[in-house]
Amino acid sequence: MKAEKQAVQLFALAKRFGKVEALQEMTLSVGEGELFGFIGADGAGKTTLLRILATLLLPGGGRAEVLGLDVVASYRDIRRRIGYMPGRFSLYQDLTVEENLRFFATIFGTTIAENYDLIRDIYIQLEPFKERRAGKLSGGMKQKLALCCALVHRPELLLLDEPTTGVDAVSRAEFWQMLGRLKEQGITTLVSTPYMDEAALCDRIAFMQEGRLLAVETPDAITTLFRKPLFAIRARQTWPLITWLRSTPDAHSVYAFGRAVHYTDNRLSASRDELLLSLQRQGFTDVEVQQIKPGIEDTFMALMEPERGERHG
Ligand SMILES: Nc1ncnc2c1ncn2[C@@H]1O[C@H](COP(=O)(O)OP(=O)(O)OP(=O)(O)O)[C@@H](O)[C@H]1O
Repeated sequence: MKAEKQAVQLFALAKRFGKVEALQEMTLSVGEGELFGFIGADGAGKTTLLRILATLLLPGGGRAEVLGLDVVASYRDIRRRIGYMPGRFSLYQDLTVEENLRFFATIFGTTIAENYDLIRDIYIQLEPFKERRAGKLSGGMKQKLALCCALVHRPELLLLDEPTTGVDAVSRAEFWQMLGRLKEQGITTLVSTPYMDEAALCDRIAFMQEGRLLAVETPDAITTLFRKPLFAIRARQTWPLITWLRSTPDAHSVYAFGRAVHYTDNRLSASRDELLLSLQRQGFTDVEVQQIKPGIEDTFMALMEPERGERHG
């Protein structure tokens, strides 16, 4: 049996821009064939990391290897073997769909026909618009074309920087189905996203905050890092509810979550009935309290808590 190989390895990788530490000694391995997600808010360092792996930015400290090659010493070889889709669209707006694709194929010394089987599923959806200029496509279509362009030279590794940001829900779902199919073809994908529902579709995810990895786990396992009792609370008035909960001494975290408020209590013994009673005593009406299983987003918020706690005093 073939030993498991690493597609990407970071060894205390660091990058600083003036005073900002965009990446702080990050160490991580991503195996061949993995669909790996980076989750983090704006400024977490996701773009910086992907740009270093795409050999477009030099590391400031530490080392990174892509497909077993050093990103500084072997940048030319790496560029031939990876596909990179930057956050802002990489397309030529004045070229048509077909011209864009042909352009990207040509710079890699290949043709659309040569690798058509890889892009076929995606390109079929674009074909009716192949004479249209890229600038005139919808957001979802642009993103599919950008993915085709990143794939047309049959890369072994795909680096996708927030590919679905600002794209409608249907196109987002279709895009992730495509990533699943690419995985079946053995392509390793590193993708950054601010969307927690997308995190659940990855083999493993890394939570990032201020250039650091908070946790790296499978989507199922990551929620076990959430250890405090979690309650979903509803009342007639949401904002007074949030304000009051935040003022209570045992509150650990309180945040709006859809129409409910997700509340964690510092006491492991906190009970639903007790909470319900104290809310009713405060005069809240139509109160519902339910102890729930934490999801990926709850876990992410909880792991970010130290800094949030400071902000909330
Ligand atoms: N070229 C640069 N010059 C100065 N600061 C930079 C530069 N690039 C990134 N930064 C800073 O580094 C930090 C990480 O930025 P980065 O773009 O990697 O984050 P991100 O997680 O990708 O967020 P976003 O989704 O906003 O791009 C931020 O504080 C950002 O302002």
